[in-house]
Amino acid sequence: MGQLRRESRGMRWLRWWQDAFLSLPLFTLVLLAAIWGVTLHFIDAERAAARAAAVESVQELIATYEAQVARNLNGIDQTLKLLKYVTEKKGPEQALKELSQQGLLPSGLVFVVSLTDARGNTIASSPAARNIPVSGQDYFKVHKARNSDSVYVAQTMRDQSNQDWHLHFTRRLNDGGGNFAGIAIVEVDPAYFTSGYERSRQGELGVQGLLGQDGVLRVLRVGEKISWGQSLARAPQSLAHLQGQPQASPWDGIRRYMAARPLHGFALTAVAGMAESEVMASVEQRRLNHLWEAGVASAVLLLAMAMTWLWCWQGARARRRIRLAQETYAAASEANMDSFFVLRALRDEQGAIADFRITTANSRAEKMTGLSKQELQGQTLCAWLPETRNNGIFDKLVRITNLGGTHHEEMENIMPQVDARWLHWQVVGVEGGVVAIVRDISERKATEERIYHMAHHDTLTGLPNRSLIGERLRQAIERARREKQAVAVAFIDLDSFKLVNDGLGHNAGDELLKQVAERMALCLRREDTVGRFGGDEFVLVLPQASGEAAGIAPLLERIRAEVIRPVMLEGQEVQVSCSIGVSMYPRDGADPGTLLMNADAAMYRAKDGGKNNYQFYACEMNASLEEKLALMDGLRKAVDEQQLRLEYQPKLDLESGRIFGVEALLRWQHPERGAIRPDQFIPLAEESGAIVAIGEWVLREACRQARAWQDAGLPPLTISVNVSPRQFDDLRLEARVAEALQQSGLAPRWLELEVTESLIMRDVQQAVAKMRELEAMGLALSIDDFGTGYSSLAALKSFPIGRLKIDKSFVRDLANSADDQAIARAIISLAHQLQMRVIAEGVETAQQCEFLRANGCDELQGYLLSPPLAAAGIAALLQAGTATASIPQAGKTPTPASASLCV
Ligand SMILES: Nc1nc2c(ncn2[C@@H]2O[C@H](COP(=O)(O)O[C@H]3[C@@H](O)[C@H](n4cnc5c(=O)[nH]c(N)nc54)O[C@@H]3COP(=O)(O)O)[C@@H](O)[C@H]2O)c(=O)[nH]1
Repeated sequence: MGQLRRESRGMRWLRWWQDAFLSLPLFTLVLLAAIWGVTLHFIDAERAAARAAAVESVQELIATYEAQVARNLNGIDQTLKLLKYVTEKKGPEQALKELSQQGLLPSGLVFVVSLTDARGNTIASSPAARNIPVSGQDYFKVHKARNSDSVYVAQTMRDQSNQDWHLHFTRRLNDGGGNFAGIAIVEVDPAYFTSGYERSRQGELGVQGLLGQDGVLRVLRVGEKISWGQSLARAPQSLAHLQGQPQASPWDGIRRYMAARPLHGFALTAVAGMAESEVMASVEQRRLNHLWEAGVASAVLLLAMAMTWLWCWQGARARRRIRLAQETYAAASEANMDSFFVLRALRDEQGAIADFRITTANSRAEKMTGLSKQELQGQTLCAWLPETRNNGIFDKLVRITNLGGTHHEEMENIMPQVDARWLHWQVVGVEGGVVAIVRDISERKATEERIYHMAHHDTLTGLPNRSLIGERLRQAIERARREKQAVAVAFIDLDSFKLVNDGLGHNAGDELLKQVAERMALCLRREDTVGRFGGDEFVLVLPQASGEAAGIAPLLERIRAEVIRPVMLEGQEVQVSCSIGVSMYPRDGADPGTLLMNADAAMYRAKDGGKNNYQFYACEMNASLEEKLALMDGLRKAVDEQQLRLEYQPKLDLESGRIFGVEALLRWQHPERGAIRPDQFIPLAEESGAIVAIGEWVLREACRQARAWQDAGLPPLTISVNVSPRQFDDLRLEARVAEALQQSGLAPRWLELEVTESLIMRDVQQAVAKMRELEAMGLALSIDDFGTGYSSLAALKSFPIGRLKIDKSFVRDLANSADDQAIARAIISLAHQLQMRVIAEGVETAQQCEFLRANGCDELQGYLLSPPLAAAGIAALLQAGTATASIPQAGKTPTPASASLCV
């Protein structure tokens, strides 16, 4: 394994170095070195050639100059020799004359020829000049001291005879005995020896001149400037050694190629030279050109290299990334929870991708497919998973293979060969195919679905919740709008659900909701929705409804019938009805909010209409909402503005035939609307909380009236006052009752409070505690509307109650309904077992009265005896002596004034 790793690392380095982006700079460096090597070499060669040419030129120069000067010097020497010969023969005066006559003297324009005697006096000269003694001059002294037959070349000097500078060439003259007789002198302008200076060859800084053996320059021409007399440190002989090497000239410091040649017979050396700067000027220029060309070539090369390098580097980086990705994928795939497939594209003859072959797969892929790696390798995709041709996977793989890049998506799996319900697959384009990473996301999807379901469904019933109802309704409206259809929205509220919840507990309430939900769901079509809107409220969304009430009525009836069907809860049979309000798209609203609001308003109308029915929305219903608000507002002022009054309905003891009490019933005389029924305004007062103040007023008024009747000498009556739930919950109820009694002076035993069965069942323990407190004050308590709630026998036993009132709904059909008869009998029996008295309300007929009396009912109340009357009416009734009465004949309806009672 370690070996493998080392090899792969080695291979990686090799690949690294093979990468063009690394070798390219090296190659560029080599090229640059070559360019500069060649350029510098070329420059060096040119320089060397130029130097050699310069040396050669200087040699040519010196050769030419030497020949020229030698010629000039020989001519001068010839003249000196001739002068010497003729003078020694004929004397100095005659010699010059003769030579001049024979034209053997050089031109007087350039040369001055003169002869001196042994004392240094000039005897003759040509051209003629004044006698200037030269005995003090070096050249005279040299000749006088030494008998030599050689030419002496003196330093360049100025004669006293004229101001011009001359170079003096001299020879010794002897007399016949060989004694010193004087000297012959030829004077020459020093410029004469540099007239051969060629500017075209030697430039402005070239050199020509004659150097004496004494190291003093006799003449020196640099360009156009001629000078002399400079003393050189170097001896003339050594100059020859310097040939070929440019040296700084001692007279001006300029570096020159120099050459020197000794002039035989004369103590002189010819000197010639060329300035290095001038000789090498063209070479320098070419050097600069070469350097510039090499620089430009290098810059172009570097630029090209940089661009190519960048391109290669990016390519290499991309390749490395892909390689790394492949390696990472391959390495990670085994440890990964994802399935991993490498697919190679198979192309047809036209080059189009016909299929993919699996070349690699990991262990996870084995698990997901149930095939081993060996079985997977070699499979072709379309043969193995033919569905990929139709579900778009194949096309996507082709696209990624051809265009590169990546693609990922989640899909519900329909391929039986792959063991997962939901898949996430990701493909990455690689050379010649794709790498596919497939993950089983079934669990995550299930969780998501669960979360979605929880967010959109009611946990208790499993029905769509408020948000999903809204969404379904929105979709139904959208579809109906397109298809010119209608949508019905039904708002369903269970009647008396609170009683079940409070009476039998929340578990029973929950069970009831579940059963009702199931039943409603069974009534619907597939496309319908039933959802729980909250509490005991349900909503139906019924798409493609005809828009006619008649079309939907059978379904609503079915729902109503299903809801009212008894349910077994906590071992008891419980029955609830429902009130349904229906609104219709597009007639009653164009959006979910409006339709739901209007269905809700219709549902309230159904409740108001006695519950257990359905109502279709009508626009007045919203008006009644406004009316409701107006009534609530009016109620707040009703007590202060004395719009309330009480009526009293007598209660009869069937055994004695005596009116033993009255029920105080509230009336509201609205200043504009006239009389408003209690069942219209009591619920509003309850809802708004105004019932507490109103109830207190009723208590005071009822107590005051009862006491007033007693004070008027009438037989004392028990006065019953209805107590609503909010009043009952009022912490000051006992205090208010006590105040009413105390203010009126009524003894507590003449006051009875009627509480409904449902009120007690909300919280039995608390209700019983409160009732006990009231009982302790000496009051009587009775249960109103008995039979409509769900009091258990056990609970009833604990109630400090003296009287049960059979609800008028059971009395209404007593003559015909066996059920109602059974209920009435059961209530009477139950009450008696609990030592309670029973009163039936709403008794209107003699038959009802007869039945009740026959079945042991103790008391009755109803129109048969008397409708509710004003206080005066009760007084009149009592005064008229109808405190006892007899049962009227069946079939006759009594009037209040002439009620003949069934006692
Ligand atoms: N909390 C309070 N509730 C009150 C008060 N005053 C009345 N009410 C409640 O209002 C409801 C309606 O009352 P009302 O319209 O006055 O109806 C009462 C009777 O008029 C009616 N009744 C009496 N006899 C008959 C009959 O033979 N037939 C028939 N159809 N109706 C009849 O019954 C109502 C009395 O019912 P109940 O209270 O259940 O005894 C009503 O629920 C009142 O309780 C108040 O001051 N406070």
